[in-house]
Amino acid sequence: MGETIEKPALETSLKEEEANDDEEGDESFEELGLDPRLIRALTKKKVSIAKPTPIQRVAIPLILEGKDVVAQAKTGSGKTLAYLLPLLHKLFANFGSKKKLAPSAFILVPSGELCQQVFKELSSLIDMCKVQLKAVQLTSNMPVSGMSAALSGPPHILVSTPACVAKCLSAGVIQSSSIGDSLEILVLDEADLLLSFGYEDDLKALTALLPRSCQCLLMSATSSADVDKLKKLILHNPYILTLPEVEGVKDEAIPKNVQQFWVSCSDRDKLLHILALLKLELVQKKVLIFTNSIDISFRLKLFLEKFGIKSAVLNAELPQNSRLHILEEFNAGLFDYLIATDDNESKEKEQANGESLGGSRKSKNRSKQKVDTEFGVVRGIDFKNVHTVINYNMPRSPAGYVHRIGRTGRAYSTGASVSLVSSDEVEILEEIKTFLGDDKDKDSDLIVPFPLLTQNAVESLRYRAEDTAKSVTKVAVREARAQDLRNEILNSEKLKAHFEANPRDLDLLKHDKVLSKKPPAPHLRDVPDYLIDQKTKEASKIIKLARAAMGINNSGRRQGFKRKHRKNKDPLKTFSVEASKRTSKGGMKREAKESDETRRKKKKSF
Ligand SMILES: Nc1ncnc2c1ncn2[C@@H]1O[C@H](COP(=O)(O)OP(=O)(O)OP(=O)(O)O)[C@@H](O)[C@H]1O
Repeated sequence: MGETIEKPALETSLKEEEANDDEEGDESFEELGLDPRLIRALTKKKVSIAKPTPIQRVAIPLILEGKDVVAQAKTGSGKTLAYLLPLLHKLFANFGSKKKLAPSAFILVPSGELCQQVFKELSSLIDMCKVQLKAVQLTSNMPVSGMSAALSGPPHILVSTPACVAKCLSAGVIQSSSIGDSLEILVLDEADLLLSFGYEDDLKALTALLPRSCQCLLMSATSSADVDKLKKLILHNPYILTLPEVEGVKDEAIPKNVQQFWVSCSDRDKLLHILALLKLELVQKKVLIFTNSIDISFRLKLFLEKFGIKSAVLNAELPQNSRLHILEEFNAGLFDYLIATDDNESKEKEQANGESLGGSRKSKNRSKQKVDTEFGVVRGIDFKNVHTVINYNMPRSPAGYVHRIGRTGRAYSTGASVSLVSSDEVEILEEIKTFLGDDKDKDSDLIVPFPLLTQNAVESLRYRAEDTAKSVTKVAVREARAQDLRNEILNSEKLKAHFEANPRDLDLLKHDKVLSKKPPAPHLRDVPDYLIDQKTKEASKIIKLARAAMGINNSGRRQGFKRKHRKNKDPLKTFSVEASKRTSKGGMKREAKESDETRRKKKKSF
């Protein structure tokens, strides 16, 4: 174990972080040594950003010093700015210093959606700083000619996926040798997903071209064997900034300001239960609902429509423009309910089952209708103001749960999750609880039964729900899914042209259009008062009052006053840091850990 010249710098960072946690309000981006133009840009953002989050406080100085960093911090903790700010600072400083043949920085993410999100954040910072830095985003579905045009120059920063970089290399759009000469910083964002998205070979090929001097940053919300593999593959002697989860405090994986509930119900009763939750207004909007297959999403959408509840469906078979537009509309508060099918597993399963486009196995064009392999609804997408996440189906893994629930409680907001758990899903619920650190011997349940939904309330809707569910047949689902896809393919072209000219015109195409042919029957649209018991009425009132108290208007947007938030309710503040520095050879290991006492102090403030 040897001390090195780098250790004092790390200790300083940690001390600052501890001090800042004790005296809220003192820490600043200036103290981190960032370019003043970037700090000004942060204050000019729609929601002004004044203070760094814990992960930013620790990661930014290390990245500015040129260190390789692995940052594992919970969802919504501000990891994107933790790497974008120092990356831009460094490129500003070196601007124009040397003529290059390839970009100086690559930011690689697993999905087209993330590409777009990171690119938007990056471009807005560059614009606000008024610097002549050029960034481009590329995804694999672009033609080679388009890639070539985008990379001419070349731009300073490329935001892309590993597969797309591989495509650029094999098409000769980027020369292997120019990467060796030009690349200064490589960022792998959502690193835990990159390998499971099948990018391992692409990343290995890229690694072989990296110059020794290239600084590598790896960002992730969960730790996994895949992250470890990537660390070994790409990083030299990195600083590892981790969640306390790694030290056995796993509940920190979900931000503390998210209340987690579950409801026990049979698979058959899931439609009934979700109807009760939404129709009786027992959960706060906006609501993001996860299912495990595209057909289930459409069945749910059609079912809810019959009761006058409009929703949009987001899934991997939609064209990318549509998906991006749905996300933008939802984030802008144009509709309250979004039903998403989230993970790769369901894509693979559906492809194997020939389920694409309404499940038509006969279609000759099936291979063309493959879902987009660069699609990722959950990981890393910054959904705005989602108050409730509902698991209509349970995710297949604890990591999937963490990522789903992480779509609420982002930045300075509170949130809730409700998981509908059938008898088949009890096992995964138990696995998730164990993963999160639930101690069966102590009374410390992190996921508790949802108290606002009574059996009476559910039963009051049973007859209507069951009757209506029968009318949502497999044929109806297949037709709706095919119709939605046709609409969205048409929209996609219109969207592309229109939004190039009018980027802010989100109202043009609403994605929560009704798909069923008949309008909802009046007796289903409005639940008669006599059906709702007193307890449910009170519960619904509480939810509405809470919504009003939080300053959220009917469109799901916050009113224009600054909420005072409690520090302990803030996921951006609950990051704890352990940093260790390891060398791959030589056995040298340096560690700077938060002391137990410091952690206890932090815990007290919750
Ligand atoms: N210092 C800050 N102060 C306030 N808000 C911030 C700050 N940094 C980032 N945010 C906001 O917090 C939200 C979440 O940030 P970000 O998307 O980077 O989270 P993340 O850690 O990457 O989450 P995930 O693991 O889910 O991708 C964003 O809306 C971002 O604008």
